[in-house]
Amino acid sequence: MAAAPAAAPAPAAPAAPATQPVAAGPKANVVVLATGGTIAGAGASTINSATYTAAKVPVDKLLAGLPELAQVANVRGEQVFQIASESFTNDNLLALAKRVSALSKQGDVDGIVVTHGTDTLAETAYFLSLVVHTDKPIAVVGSMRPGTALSADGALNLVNAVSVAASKDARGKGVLVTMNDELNTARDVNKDINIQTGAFKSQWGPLGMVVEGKNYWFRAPVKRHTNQSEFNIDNITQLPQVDIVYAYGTVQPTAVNALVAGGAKAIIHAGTGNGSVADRMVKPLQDARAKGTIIVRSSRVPYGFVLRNAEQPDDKYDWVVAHDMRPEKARILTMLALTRGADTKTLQRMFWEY
Ligand SMILES: NC(=O)C[C@H](N)C(=O)O
Repeated sequence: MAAAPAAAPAPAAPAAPATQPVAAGPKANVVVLATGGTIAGAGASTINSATYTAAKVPVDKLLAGLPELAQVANVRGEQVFQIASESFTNDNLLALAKRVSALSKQGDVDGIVVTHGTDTLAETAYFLSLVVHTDKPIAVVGSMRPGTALSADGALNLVNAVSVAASKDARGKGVLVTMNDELNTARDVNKDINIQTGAFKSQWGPLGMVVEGKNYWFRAPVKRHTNQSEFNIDNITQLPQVDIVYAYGTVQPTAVNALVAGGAKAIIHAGTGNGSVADRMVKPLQDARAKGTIIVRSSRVPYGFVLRNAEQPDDKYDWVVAHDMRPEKARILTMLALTRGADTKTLQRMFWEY
């Protein structure tokens, strides 16, 4: 490396980095809303990292086991549910979002953490990011191993989530998923690995990292969320029936026909490749559309995005494409769109914007 010239002027003081630590001052008030999952799980022995019962440990016990939290914020817990996240229902989504919304309006609450099972965590986080109107930080977190296991990940994940919820620089960034030291936006993140602690990935990359109670930001979300959203949980009392049909070689229309008969208002087709649809499925899906069911073309392939009028003539069939949304998250946005009476054109616009 070349030496700097001897007469070089002293460099100007560097600008303050965008990743300032949490300002010292009065501690923030953070509420932890607990819903269950593995972060509240317990196994028979320390070796049980995958064999255990989820949703066992009450939130007060979780918080009491983490004296580190007191250094980060004034923390209190509420047990909203005690369930494994694969058993979440639409009613659970509504009840949780209403509680988050109510707390976010309280002057004595600076940030909110939701503890959640990891299996459907990304769906709930996306739902919250679409319906809660606030600029206060909301961190959704879980764990891949129960607290009883060796190298359990829940403790640090929870401390990180609380510190993110307590931090001023996380304001306005929407709902964040704070697993494995990463800051991911609810919209982009998905559970991509079913048995490792680094399970949550965003196709477009994390926003940053949280390390030792400080946030380090590298990107910001560009899609509409929270305060910019046209959906508001305060006006939603029910979610419509929207279901998913999974595509595979040799697939038959049985599921589509059953779902239409069962009252599905929209069907998310988790297609092969770039949202491709088997020849024998096209007519049943067209028939479903003719009966009023909205058809959304997504892909079972986790990365990439579905293009409109590629693979299928969406304009001609009046179908919608899910852009880069996984089928299960496309379902969340479609349910919310239908609460506002969205037609296919409006729903397509929403898939580009959210
Ligand atoms: N790691 C986990 O939390 C998985 C668990 N089945 C759940 O989603 O509740």
